[in-house]
Amino acid sequence: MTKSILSVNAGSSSVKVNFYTAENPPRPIAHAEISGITAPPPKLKYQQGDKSHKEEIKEKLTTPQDAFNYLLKRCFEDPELSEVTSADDLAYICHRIVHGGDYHDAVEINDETYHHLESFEDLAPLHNFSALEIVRHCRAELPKVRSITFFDSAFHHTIPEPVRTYAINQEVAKANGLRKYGFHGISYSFILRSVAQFLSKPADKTNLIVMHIGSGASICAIKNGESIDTSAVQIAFAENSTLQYEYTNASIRMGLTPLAGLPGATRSGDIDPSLVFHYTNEAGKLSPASTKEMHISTAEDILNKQSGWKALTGTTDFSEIAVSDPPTKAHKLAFDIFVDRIVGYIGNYYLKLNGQIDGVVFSGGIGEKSALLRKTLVDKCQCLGLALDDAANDKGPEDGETVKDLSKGSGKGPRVLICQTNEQFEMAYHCALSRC
Ligand SMILES: Nc1ncnc2c1ncn2[C@@H]1O[C@H](COP(=O)(O)OP(=O)(O)O)[C@@H](O)[C@H]1O
Ligand SMILES: CC(=O)OP(=O)(O)O
Ligand SMILES: [Mg+2]
Repeated sequence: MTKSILSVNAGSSSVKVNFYTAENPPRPIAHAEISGITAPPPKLKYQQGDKSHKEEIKEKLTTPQDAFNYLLKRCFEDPELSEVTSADDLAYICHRIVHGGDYHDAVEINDETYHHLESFEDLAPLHNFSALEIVRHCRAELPKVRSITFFDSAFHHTIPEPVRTYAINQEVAKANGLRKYGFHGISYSFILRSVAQFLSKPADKTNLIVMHIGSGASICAIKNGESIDTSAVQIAFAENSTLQYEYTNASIRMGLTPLAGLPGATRSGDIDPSLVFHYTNEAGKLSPASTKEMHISTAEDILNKQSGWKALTGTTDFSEIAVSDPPTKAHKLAFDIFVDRIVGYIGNYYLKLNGQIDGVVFSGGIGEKSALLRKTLVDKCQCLGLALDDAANDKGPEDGETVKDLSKGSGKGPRVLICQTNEQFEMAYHCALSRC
């Protein structure tokens, strides 16, 4: 029997796993995901062939690692999922790692690559640590299966120097890897391929403004198939950072979190960098949320985990915020903040792309599901020639409809599109392309 590829996507509020046949191109076998990890109770969605099933989970799953273990056990034990009953049925495990430092391509995990990734895992506190916990688990429990890591940041290696460089001392910047990196690149790669195909254009001649808006949100300007700018930023990657501070015998690196750009479920997005020192004079201290393995400053904890929708409204679930009749003023404010920030980036990227765009694309949990957010944004961008077919927008995409056109009329002007992104497929696709 053909072996399988398991793709794992540990996001900030969800863990998604997909099984595919290890052949080129890979064929889907099953999909399982747990969402709402930050807004309990967690919810399971399970899909296999025509069967789809949703349930609330009773067990306490508070971390992506818990969710991964639960999903793997559940899939291996499902008598109807005969293709994958144990690790023996797996050829590869593809892991989404948000921050890949200077890696431009996927890498196979061995002692060297694993330790290299481990050296900067506490620099993306909501992501790299959890993803590497899952890699660690796989190395220990499924040692015969080859693990391949794919990086969000890799897609953005084309960002030009003036865009990725901060106006700070360049010796310090270079020594500490202080530059713009960028996220959601696996998703942007899937979206570019899918949208170019949908528009019948070669990917390397396609210009897009793409929003990946989920629990973490970013926006990307794609010119001739390459990322030329993105809002979500990991500012640093430093193995031997000179910016080390000693606190109660623990050393941490400062200011190294994926915060910039759009706000998210628990993240602040763009702020004046000095704000946090006015917020608390404890900002530079080690946060009580730190563990032996992961060190996080109070500043990082506040801006990564205690901000965003949660701080403004008490919920991390944007479906409670994006409603026509918001329950509180705070919900309305959170919605308006999000709209304001996204519109600012669309205007910025429209100029950077010289007004030559094939389309504006909505993706990610919020982008794919919130008709209200799409309508509000497109209405605000009418001056760029965007126009929405309200009925198509309200209906949204069908299951399995990768790209849906929401544009009004078939005429000129940029298309307004939804792309149901699939980071798990993108990883399996590239894994199979180069290895099967
Ligand atoms: N109908 C909806 N309207 C608005 N937001 C939604 C809707 N359904 C889900 N969401 C939001 O999508 C987000 C999850 O996005 P997703 O991209 O799947 O997750 P992650 O960021 O963990 O990868 C959550 O904030 C959730 O509230
Ligand atoms: C980078 C990031 O925020 O990822 P996610 O949206 O999957 O949490
Ligand atoms: Mg995600």
